[in-house]
Order: sequence, then C-alpha cells, then structure tokens
Amino acid sequence: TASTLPPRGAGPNSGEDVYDYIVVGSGPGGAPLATNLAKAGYSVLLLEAGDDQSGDISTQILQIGIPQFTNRWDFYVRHFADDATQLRTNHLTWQRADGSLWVGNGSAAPADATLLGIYYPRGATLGGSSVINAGATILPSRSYWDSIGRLTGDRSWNADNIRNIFKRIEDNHYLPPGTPGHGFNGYFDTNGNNGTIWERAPGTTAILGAMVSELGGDPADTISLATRDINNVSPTRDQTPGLYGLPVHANETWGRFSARDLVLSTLAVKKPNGSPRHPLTLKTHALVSKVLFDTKKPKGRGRKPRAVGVEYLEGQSLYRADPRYSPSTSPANPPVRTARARKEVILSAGVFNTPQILQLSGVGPKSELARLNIPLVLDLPGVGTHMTDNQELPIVGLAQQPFDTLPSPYDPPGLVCAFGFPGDPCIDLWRQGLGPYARASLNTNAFTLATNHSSPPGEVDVLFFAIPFPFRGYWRFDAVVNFPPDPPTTFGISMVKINPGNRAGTVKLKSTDPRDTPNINFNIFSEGATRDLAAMREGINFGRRAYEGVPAPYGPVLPTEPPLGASVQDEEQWIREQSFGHHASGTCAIGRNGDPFAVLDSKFRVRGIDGLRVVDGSAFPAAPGAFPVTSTFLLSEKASEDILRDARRRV
Ligand SMILES: Cc1cc2nc3c(=O)[nH]c(=O)nc-3n(C[C@H](O)[C@H](O)[C@H](O)COP(=O)(O)OP(=O)(O)OC[C@H]3O[C@@H](n4cnc5c(N)ncnc54)[C@H](O)[C@@H]3O)c2cc1C
Repeated sequence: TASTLPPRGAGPNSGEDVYDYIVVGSGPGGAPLATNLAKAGYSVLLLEAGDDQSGDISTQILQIGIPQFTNRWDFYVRHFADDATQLRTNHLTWQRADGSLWVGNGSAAPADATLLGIYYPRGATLGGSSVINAGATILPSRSYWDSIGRLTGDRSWNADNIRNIFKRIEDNHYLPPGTPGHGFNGYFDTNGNNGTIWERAPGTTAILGAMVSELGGDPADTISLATRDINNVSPTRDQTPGLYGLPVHANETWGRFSARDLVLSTLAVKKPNGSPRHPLTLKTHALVSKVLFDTKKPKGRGRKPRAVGVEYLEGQSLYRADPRYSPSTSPANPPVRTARARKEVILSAGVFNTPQILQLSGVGPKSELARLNIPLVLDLPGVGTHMTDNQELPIVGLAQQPFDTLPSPYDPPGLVCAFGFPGDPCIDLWRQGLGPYARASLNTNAFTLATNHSSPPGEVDVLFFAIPFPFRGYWRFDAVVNFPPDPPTTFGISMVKINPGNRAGTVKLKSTDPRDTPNINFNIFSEGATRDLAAMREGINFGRRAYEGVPAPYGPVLPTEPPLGASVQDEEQWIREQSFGHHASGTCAIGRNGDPFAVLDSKFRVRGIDGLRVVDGSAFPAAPGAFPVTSTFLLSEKASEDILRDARRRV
C-alpha cells in the first residue's frame, strides 16, 4: 500500500536512517520524551518541521516572546459550523484582494475580502508552542488527574503520582527551597512575582483589591495575596478561590524556559572524546507526512498493523500555515525521505497536526478517509474529534484615569522598553540580569472563583488575570483592525473557563496534501453550554461588581464589555460569539476500553496499532485546568516512564 516502508537497503535511505524511536514534534509533548529516551540509551530521531530560532532574542525573553514570522504557523479556524453565527464574531480575519489582512465581523467586511477564519497561531519551531506562549504555569486540580485514573482504570493516573513528577522536573525560583510539593533541581524553570510589581502599579492593584474585597477579603492584603502560590499542595487548594500569583515557565532572570532548552542541553552533553553522550538526532525542516506501517506479513489472529517508520518532506517552511511559505519560492516537490523505527513511532506534532498525520496515514474515521480515497489502515473514529478548549473573554471597563506603571528606582531614569523592536534598551539590561524584562510583569496575577455551576461542585471553575488592556483574542499584528482604539483608561479582567464542557471540536483533512492545513472547527458551546454559559455569566457579574467597588482615583470603573443592560439571552449570545481560545486539547484522546472514540489507551498507545503512540496535547481526555502547557510536560514525562518500562520488559 501507499503506507508501506520500502525494504531496508532500497531507495535513497539505504537503511541508514534507522533508530529505536522516532518522535515527531519537539514541543512540550515531544521534547521531554525524546530526551528521556535518548538519556536511557536508546537511539532517537526527533523530527521537527520548524527550525531552531534560539538566536532570536524574542524567544529568550519571556516578556517579549510573542509569536513571530519565523517561529509560528498561522491557522484559521471556525468556532461554529453555522455561517450566520460565525460571521458575528468580531475578530474574524479576512484577506483582501491586494493580499492584506482585515479583522472584523461579517457585517462590515470589505466587498473584496475573503474570510480566512479565526486566527489561531501555534508554535512551529524547535520547542513548539512553549517558545511563543505566555508561559502561564498552573497545575490542574487533583480531581483532573484522578478522573483519568477512573476513566481508564489505570491507577498510575492519580494526583499524587503526577505531583511527584512535577516535583522531579521543576526548578522553582520563587519559593523557599524545600517548599512542599515543589522541586528545586529539575529542568522546568518556574518563576513568580515577589510583590514589588504591584507597588508600582497602583491602578492594577486597586482593581485586584476590589476583587479581593468582592470575595469578602481585606483589600489591604492585596499585595501579599498576589504572591500566594497557586500551585500549593494544600488539600483544599482546588476549592480555595481568591487572589494568587501566576507563575510562569521562566528562569531566575525571567528568561523563557521552553522545550527547546531540553533538546539543546541534551545534544550539548559530550563524552570525553567529544562525541555526543546521548544518541539523540535532531532533524529540523522535516515535515512528517505519514506514518509507515508493516502491512506485508500475513495477518495472524489478533495481529495488528505495526508502525515501522515515517515519511517526511525535507525543507524549510513547507507547510502552508508557515508565514514564510510562498507558492512562488517554496519548492513544489521537496525531497521525500523515510526513517525507520525499530521500536516505536511517537507522534507529538500538536493538537492539529497529530490528527492530520494519523489521517494522512490511513488511521482515522473510515468515512473521512474514504472521502479522500486514503487507503484505510484502521478505522479509528475518534481521531480528530472531541477537541476542547478553555474559552476566554475579557470583562472590559473604563477607569477614571489612565493606568500608569511607576518607574522602578533600579532602572535608568526615563527608560522606555520597545518590546523587541530595534533599539530596545531593555534587552541589553536584561542581558545583565537587570531592567523590566528581568522582573515580573503585570500579568503575573491569577484570581480564581468557584461559581455555582462548577463541576466537581465547589472546585474553582473560572480564572481571571487582571491587566491594563483588553485581551480579546488573537489576530496578526500586520492586520488592519476594524475596532476603535481603546483609551488608556481601559482595563481588562481576562476570564478563562476551567473544565469546559464542550468537546465537540473537529480536525478534518482538507486534502491529502501534507502541506495543506486541515479544516478545524471548535464547535464551541455545543456541549455543556448551559453550565459553561452560566458560569461565565457569573464570572462577568463578579468582574462588574468589582469594577464598581474600585476606589478613587481609578474607580469606579465603568464596565463596557460585554455590553451592559443586555438580556440573559443577549449576554449568552455575546459570550458564545466573542469568546476565544488558544489552549486546544484532546484530538486523539485517551479513553476507556470499549469506547469507540477512545484513540489512546492509558499508556498513550494508539488503540489497534502496535508501535505507535501519541504524546502531546491531543492526548488529554478533557482540558487540563486553565492552562495546558505544564500538564503537557507532565504527560510527556509520564509517557517516558511508560515507554521505558515497556522497552525494558521486551529486552
Ligand atoms: C500564543 C500562545 C499562547 C499560549 N499561552 C499559554 C500559556 O500561557 N500557558 C499554557 O499553559 N499554555 C499556553 N499555550 C498553549 C501551550 O503552549 C500548548 O498547549 C503546548 O505547547 C502544547 O504542546 P504540544 O507538544 O502538544 O504541541 P506544540 O507545542 O504545538 O508542538 C508541536 C510541535 O510539532 C511540530 N510539528 C507539527 N507538525 C509537524 C509535522 N508534520 N512534522 C514535524 N513536526 C511537526 C511543530 O512545529 C511544533 O514544534 C499557548 C499557546 C500559544 C500558541
């Protein structure tokens, strides 16, 4: 079949590209696993479609680490199958006849504009999205991990076990050494604010104080509460709402830690003779197009197809979501390579690309594969389904005066950072461990709420972070936006829905061309909508009451968005149409035995296939807490243990 690997010695590879394991994708799912397997002595090929951008300073400093032209893929997704609803979303991206981008809803779109969809960037570089994300590092609730154990009957999924993995990998820079539940010698740098940022940001602190007060606390405690550890081990942590610090994956001088560091540091270890200590081979510019299966041997009773390698296209920016891709300059027929795995192939290409690769390989919903005439290897209806996301929405308000941050006495007078633009004086300071980039920023606060609609009851189900601008979602910085600029008195209480009920998102192939993006539809608020909308409305009302309570000179703050005075129905419509996400999970989910939609078993093995696992954000059976990245590192560490245990058993 099309998926069969050429015999060893045949073709351009001549058998030389053979490894114990092949890992596809170097993000938080792939990198820990690839490096752990190599450190255990197994030969590993790590294939990454992007390139190594570690020389780009914006990827080194957390505060300026926004998605760049060189390190991201631009996906455009749908939130709804229904066009009329979709067109009311205010942050749709459209392409005009001259190629420029325009952002706005359908009512005002220029006549020459074609709808691309809702912009949804992903990291596509060595280290994956951990190189471009905001770095928020919050563990999900204990019940989240325990529920995977209950779902699968696999007791290794339990909160204590996962906390032990966290302790092993963390290198905490914001708590006293020895703090229970934390680690201080691992690779996963975490940092958090020490309170001083709030002393110089009186407006933001006043808003946080009003939120504390609204929950029955004393606003005089605001600064000390804003340094509280949200990843604490208290047995009541998940049921204790209120203000905390928001930790991030960053080192002691707020340099970004990412999955890239793990790969580069593993490659850098040498033996005394100068040869690599660990048998890890990294190939960037390698876009995996399919998994190859052994379909030659006669099928015995119960014999499953076996993954034996991968096929990949070689070259830079081959995927059409890469902003550097151009139909005129990108090669039409890049070289096609294969690599063989003695033991296993592990897909860690992220929530959109892992299900794309599986479907291109003939593993997925039978009807979908038949639609594109892809030879069927296994009918696995759950591939590319059950996608979930944390819905987010800002509660926007206008204060009585602008939100200023007072200068730090430690900075040169008149210092103004340019956030990575040429001549940024703060970059040189950061190199010396000084200046604003070497300190916590204003978004290092987290405020949780347990609404009357939380599930499990009593557990926090909404997380806010308070910032002096409205975070309404993503669009490209070079797009023209069709919204009026926000005045400097604008504030945003950003709301993230924890444990969302919707898992109706899908990733389906657009074509059999591996360079095409798939069709992605989150189908938001299709499932569990009553509960989620009610919880988010309760969150909005909490934010509005807090705004009213902000004292002079900043308050009272006038809530402006979602629009005031709307009926319940209209407000729900606003939430449905204007909320957004960027934490997609679950497109190849772990599930219980007997569930036809369970793509993976509890050990990350693709059900019905030997030698193939999925280890990335696709594997989560539900959204992991408010922020997925830490859980993805933990998942990868857990998978490493499972895979190494199996490898030793087979020896
Ligand atoms: C802008 C942004 C902000 C975010 N902020 C936060 C946050 O503050 N906190 C948080 O917890 N989470 C955040 N996230 C989400 C978080 O970063 C992701 O959930 C996490 O990185 C997922 O890890 P992953 O390994 O599943 O996939 P990814 O990190 O997406 O990595 C997948 C890798 O696979 C590669 N790849 C894809 N297809 C192929 C192919 N065919 N062949 C070879 N390689 C391939 C990609 O290039 C990429 O490097 C954010 C994400 C973004 C994009």
